[in-house]
Amino acid sequence: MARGPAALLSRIRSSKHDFSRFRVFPSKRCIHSFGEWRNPTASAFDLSKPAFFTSLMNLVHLQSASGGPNLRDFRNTIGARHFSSMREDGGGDENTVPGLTIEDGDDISSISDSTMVENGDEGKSNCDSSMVESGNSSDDVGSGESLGYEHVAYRDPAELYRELCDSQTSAKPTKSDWEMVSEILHNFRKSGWAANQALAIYIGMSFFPTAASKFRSFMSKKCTADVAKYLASLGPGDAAVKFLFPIFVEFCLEEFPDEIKRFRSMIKSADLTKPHTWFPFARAMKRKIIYHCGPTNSGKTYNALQGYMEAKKGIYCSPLRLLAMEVFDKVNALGIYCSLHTGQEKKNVPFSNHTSCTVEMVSTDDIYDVAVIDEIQMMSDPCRGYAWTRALLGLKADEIHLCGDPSVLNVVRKICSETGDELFEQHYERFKPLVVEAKTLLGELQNVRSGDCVVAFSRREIFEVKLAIEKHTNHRCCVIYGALPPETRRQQASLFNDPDNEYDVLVASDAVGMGLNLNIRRVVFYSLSKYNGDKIVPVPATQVKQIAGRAGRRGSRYPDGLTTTLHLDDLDYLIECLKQPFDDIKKVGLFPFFEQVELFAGQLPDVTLSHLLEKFSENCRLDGSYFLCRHDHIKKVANMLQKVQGLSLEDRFNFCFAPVNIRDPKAMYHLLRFASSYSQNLPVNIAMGMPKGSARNDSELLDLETKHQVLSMYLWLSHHFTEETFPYVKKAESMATGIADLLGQSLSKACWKPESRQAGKPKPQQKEDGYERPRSLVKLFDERRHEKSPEHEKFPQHEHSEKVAA
Ligand SMILES: Nc1ncnc2c1ncn2[C@@H]1O[C@H](COP(=O)(O)OP(=O)(O)OP(=O)(O)O)[C@@H](O)[C@H]1O
Ligand SMILES: [Mg+2]
Repeated sequence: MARGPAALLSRIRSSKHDFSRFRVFPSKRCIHSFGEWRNPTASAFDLSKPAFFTSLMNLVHLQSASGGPNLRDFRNTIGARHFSSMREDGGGDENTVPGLTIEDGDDISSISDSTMVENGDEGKSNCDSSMVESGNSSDDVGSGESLGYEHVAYRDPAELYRELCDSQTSAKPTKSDWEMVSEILHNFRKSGWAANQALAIYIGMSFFPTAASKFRSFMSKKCTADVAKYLASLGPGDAAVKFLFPIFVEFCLEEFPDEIKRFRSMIKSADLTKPHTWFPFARAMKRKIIYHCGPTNSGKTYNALQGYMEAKKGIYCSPLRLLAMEVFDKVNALGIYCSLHTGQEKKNVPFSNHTSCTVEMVSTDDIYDVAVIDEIQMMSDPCRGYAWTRALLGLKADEIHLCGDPSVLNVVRKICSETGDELFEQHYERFKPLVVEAKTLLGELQNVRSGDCVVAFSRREIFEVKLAIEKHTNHRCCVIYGALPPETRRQQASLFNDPDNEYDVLVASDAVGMGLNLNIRRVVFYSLSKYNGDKIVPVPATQVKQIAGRAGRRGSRYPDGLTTTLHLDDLDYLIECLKQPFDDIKKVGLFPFFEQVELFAGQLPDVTLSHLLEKFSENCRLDGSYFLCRHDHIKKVANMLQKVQGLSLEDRFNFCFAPVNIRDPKAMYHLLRFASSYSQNLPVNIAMGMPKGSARNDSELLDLETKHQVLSMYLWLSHHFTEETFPYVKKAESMATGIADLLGQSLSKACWKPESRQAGKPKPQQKEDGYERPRSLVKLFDERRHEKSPEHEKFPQHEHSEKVAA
């Protein structure tokens, strides 16, 4: 895109901003100085942001030599426009820069001088008594002010500021006027509008109160009688704040050049705007995007894979390891050589031109003919969304097939218009409609039937259900949940799919919601509430749909899908979820690359990685279609690894992405150990024995799960660092396979009550000889919500549900 004042001016002219209400249109000269005044990067000229126009118009204002009698209206017009647009946005432009926490040495007390008004909050009437001309009556104006004070409204703020600076000899305000000015300055310091607008000149949110206090101090010494009188005539409202703002801008530019420079560099280095420009090679390509859009079980992935398999060189990006493995097997079985690439596993098939990978692992360096990005709606996932966004923006492929529900269709359209890619949409319907069974299971697990998949949202519930079904019926259950290795999940899935054995019921968590092709006749929701990491909440409708959609897959034994709930209480919520249209997602996830974090670290040397990420999220700039992905998990690992000396920032960053259950102290301990050995340049040992046999109770089962996760972490690290530092890959692989087998065996005979990984948490009610599911938490949630007391006091703390993760 063309740069420079002329180009910017033409962009402004063609922007959707309505200038017709303004007397002054920004001139080329103005634009030119704006470029110098602002950081002259592309991001500083973001026409979508109100702050851009406000700061630009302030400059127009500053530069208009003859303001004319309507200048005040002009100023107010700008103010009103932006004030209302900010209010519509919920109190501030979310795309502008959030506040910067004051660093040591920058706070009010450390930079205050003796004349500065301290404790600006309280000191409303704190004025320099020397400046008040006690003899002046309120009608008096300063010498030579025969025109009255109204002319102040039309003054050029830059000139006015200079005059205030040189105002030693000017007439001083009266006491009553000064009291009003003092109140206005107090309001100015508290004004969210002013703080937000100040970002346009790189006065950070947290520095703003300091700057405003200094400004107040300046005004207390320099304010002239006519300015005070004019401000008093405006009163303590928004108009006075808006009048003062351009003068404040002048003041800041002169007083705080270092702070402005520092904040500007910080913002520049935390700039996540225009992410499509991060991939210039992909932008140079003419890409064709095909969006396979439809509900579950409508043939999206099947159709996308046809194009992939026909291509000379193709890549399939999966949301799960399990699905990547499934495609790897399927494609190889059809005689097309295909490699597998997941965080934990690299199977390079000789002569293969096709790869099946997890979306996090996809390379944006290689060039492909056809790429498939499955479950594209995961772009909006709060934690993992960035991986899908990166794949869509960065893949160098002539043709990219996206498979997903319609929720991100509009965002994808917008992104394609930005990237210049050609978008084709193919809409699908479900092969057979999903039918809700209104009868439910009437609260009795004895009513399960062959081909049922009972869905529960915690490991504890899954084992309770399995135990109860196997105790009270003749059915045998397979189980699938997130903490199980993909190999074990697969083994359980094939056990369930095989009609020639006694395993005819599946008990699963939401880990079953994506990808697996299972012979499910009916999905039965054991409950419709889950622990979201903080409290028990109803399962979101999108997830309910995705899981229910597992019933009745085309080509399976049960092509007609049914769904219901265990309890009648939950049925309405199920129907409500299924009836709900797909969300229209407005924002998708982003996360900085290491290089971006490294650049930012240059601004804040000597802070911990966790602190650095926190600062990054406070200061980063994002365009309207993006959000910064949650990274609490990464920060938690970063905090733990802080005590490990000798890790470079990059190593630290990479260790933080290792797949670890942060709630499992044993797994965290092993990660710490791996990082410590690595930092000392020692070969990293597995240092963990192979279990003797399958689990005999739940704590042994938990131990097997943890052990497998530790091995999986070791393998992941070995692929992200060098094999010299993680030399026991073969051993880790064989141990992982052995443990996955033991887990499978353990699950087949599991008939014990589940234990909690986190001791001490209250457990759901249980009957001595069986199960008793808590009453419908959805209902309970609704009832309690109306009682308006804090949620955590109302609900029993369940164990977390398993994360659906690659
Ligand atoms: N044209 C077809 N011929 C034969 N089988 C098909 C065809 N289309 C889809 N299938 C089969 O139907 C099942 C569901 O298809 P697919 O996995 O593509 O659905 P989907 O829309 O991607 O579902 P989900 O959203 O759950 O991933 C699969 O087992 C697939 O092999
Ligand atoms: Mg699919």
